[in-house]
Amino acid sequence: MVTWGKRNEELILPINSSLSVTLHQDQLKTTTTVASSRSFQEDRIWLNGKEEDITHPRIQSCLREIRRLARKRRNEVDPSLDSTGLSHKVHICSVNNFPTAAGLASSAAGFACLVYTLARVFGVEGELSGIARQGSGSACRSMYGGFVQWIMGQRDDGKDSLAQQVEPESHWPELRILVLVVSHAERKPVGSTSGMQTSVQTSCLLKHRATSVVPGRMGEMIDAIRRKDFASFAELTMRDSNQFHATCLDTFPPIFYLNSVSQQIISLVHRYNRHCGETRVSYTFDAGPNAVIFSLQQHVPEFLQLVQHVFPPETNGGQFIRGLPVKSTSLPEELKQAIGLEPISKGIRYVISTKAGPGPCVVEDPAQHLLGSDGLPEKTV
Ligand SMILES: Nc1ncnc2c1ncn2[C@@H]1O[C@H](COP(=O)(O)OP(=O)(O)OP(=O)(O)O)[C@@H](O)[C@H]1O
Ligand SMILES: C[C@@](O)(CCOP(=O)(O)OP(=O)(O)O)CC(=O)O
Repeated sequence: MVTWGKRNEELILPINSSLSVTLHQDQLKTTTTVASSRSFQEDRIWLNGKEEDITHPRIQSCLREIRRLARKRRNEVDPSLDSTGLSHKVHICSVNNFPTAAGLASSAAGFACLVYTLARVFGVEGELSGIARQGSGSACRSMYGGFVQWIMGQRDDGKDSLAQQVEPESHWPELRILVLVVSHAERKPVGSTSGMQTSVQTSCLLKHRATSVVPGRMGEMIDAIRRKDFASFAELTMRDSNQFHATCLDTFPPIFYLNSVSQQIISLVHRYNRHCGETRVSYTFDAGPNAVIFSLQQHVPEFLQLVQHVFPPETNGGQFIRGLPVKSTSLPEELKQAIGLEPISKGIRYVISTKAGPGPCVVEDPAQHLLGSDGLPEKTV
């Protein structure tokens, strides 16, 4: 269930609650190393091998809030202690193993990982989703594994706008998630932050969605997840995604995140479900043309064969299906006929096959740490 629109830009307070599934880190992950030292002159950050501007207001919010909590904790334990190196500057190094700023929720993974890692370094424990939220709204949900809701809250200071786990990642083991990375999805034309600002200012459909549609659907969605009722979960997911993109079209000037490949994927899903006589597959699209498909394990092989029939993989495009292995199967001729979609070449670049996963965790192996003993990025980053 999508978050779109804020009631407070600085604190990142949304106009509706939302819900997401945290994807498994074996397939999609951010890795972040934070080092703190008396010898560092200033806070610094490297992202995907390149030094970025640490004065970015959202990074500053996260650093400030973690340091504030660390100070509070020190004052409660022993004000004379500075065991957590509170006055020290930090060096932060982070890499995403998937495209950044391409509508694959890199800001969610990135800020959740950053806040979790900073909290470990500064010895801060407890509820941290309120801090991750101030990095990027969607990041608060990624502080937990499995099925997570972001309760919008009512307070002006945002203290009740927090994430809460609905069910852990082990709850629905048969659920599979396929990320269909479409071919022309590089950096998106309108970022989520500015896109939702324009929508709040201009779309009356967005207002209706936030006040009259999402509150009821959140309850239904949580109920469907708890009962592992795939058909209900799938329909709510598709309806919510469609309504979000309808609010984008209702924004003035309109915002288009879906492209013709996204539309073909939508058709394919509906035609397949209709042919099967039951809902076996669903889609949702974030602020970009890539599709996130939900299905149950037993239906994935056939659906992916169908995807490859409609979107024949490029011969030199590398491995088409990545991530969790998928059994191969043959596609009945009758199914191809019934779907009736002409193959479109170069539509989908690759598919990441994954499932629900845990929230942030510590990388124990020092060989995987991203900063060297000199506090600078390792050459391999
Ligand atoms: N690993 C990271 N550590 C810290 N910040 C990150 C990290 N990865 C991404 N970000 C921040 O998030 C920004 C990208 O966010 P943006 O919302 O544009 O794209 P996205 O999150 O990939 O897409 P969406 O949220 O719409 O799914 C980056 O420019 C950077 O500021
Ligand atoms: C379409 C979305 O992915 C938008 C996410 O927006 P962000 O959380 O990235 O926006 P900011 O809070 O401004 O950083 C929907 C969702 O993840 O719920």
